[in-house]
Amino acid sequence: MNQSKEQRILNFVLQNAVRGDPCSVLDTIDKYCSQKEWAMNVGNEKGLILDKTVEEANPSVALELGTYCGYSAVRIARLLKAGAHLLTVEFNPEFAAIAKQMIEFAGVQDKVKLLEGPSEEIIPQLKKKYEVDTLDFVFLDHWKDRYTPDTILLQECNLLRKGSVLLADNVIVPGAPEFLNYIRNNPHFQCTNYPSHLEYMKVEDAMEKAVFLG
Ligand SMILES: CNc1ncnc2c1ncn2[C@@H]1O[C@H](/C=C/CNC(=O)c2cc(-c3ccc(F)cc3)cc(O)c2O)[C@@H](O)[C@H]1O
Ligand SMILES: [Mg+2]
Repeated sequence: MNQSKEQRILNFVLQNAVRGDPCSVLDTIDKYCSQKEWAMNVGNEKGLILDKTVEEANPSVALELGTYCGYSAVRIARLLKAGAHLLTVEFNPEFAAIAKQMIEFAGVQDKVKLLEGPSEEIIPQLKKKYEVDTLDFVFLDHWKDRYTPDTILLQECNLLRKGSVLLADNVIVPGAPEFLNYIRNNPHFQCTNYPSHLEYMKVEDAMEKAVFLG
């Protein structure tokens, strides 16, 4: 059975990156996906916006929706302070297995908990089963039509506190129009748009930051 693209990306990392070095893993994925096979990692340009947003939020507890191959999980985890952790949610078992190996190779496994399953099932379990009080930072990068329902679900589950930071990828391409409409017209969120480009392409994209006002 021939390999998946995601397996090829992981193999390229295992053979070319430096074990235990998150930056080397990120650079190696970016090299492969810009030169050999495009893949939907947040990439290095939008990755810098993600970095700055995470550093500014300096989260103790972070959540990511849509792990995929683990690129942004490694990107976020490498910036977390001692004792802080990232919960990342992925419902495709093949992608979850790839991401788990990617996270371990990068050496950030002690800061990352990969939760396998659909976000709509996992979010309501975060408080009781995963001992979360509130979330300091949330990165939305899963199916674009799920950004709004999951943002509503986070609020219904009392997982946001005054100052919680949401960052959404791809609000231009593929686009999340109803999320932008929802979040920008919601008085409980302060929104900022960050124009950028689609990963590995000269196509315009953007990220949207939304700070919960309580
Ligand atoms: C709905 N609940 C869910 N719960 C848990 N995991 C979920 C999930 N939905 C999706 N996922 C997972 O997230 C990932 C999905 C991400 C969806 N992302 C995109 O479609 C996307 C797509 C593009 C893209 C842009 C241009 C283009 F021509 C083609 C693709 C670029 C991106 O940066 C993207 O993020 C997968 O790993 C999937 O299994
Ligand atoms: Mg994306």
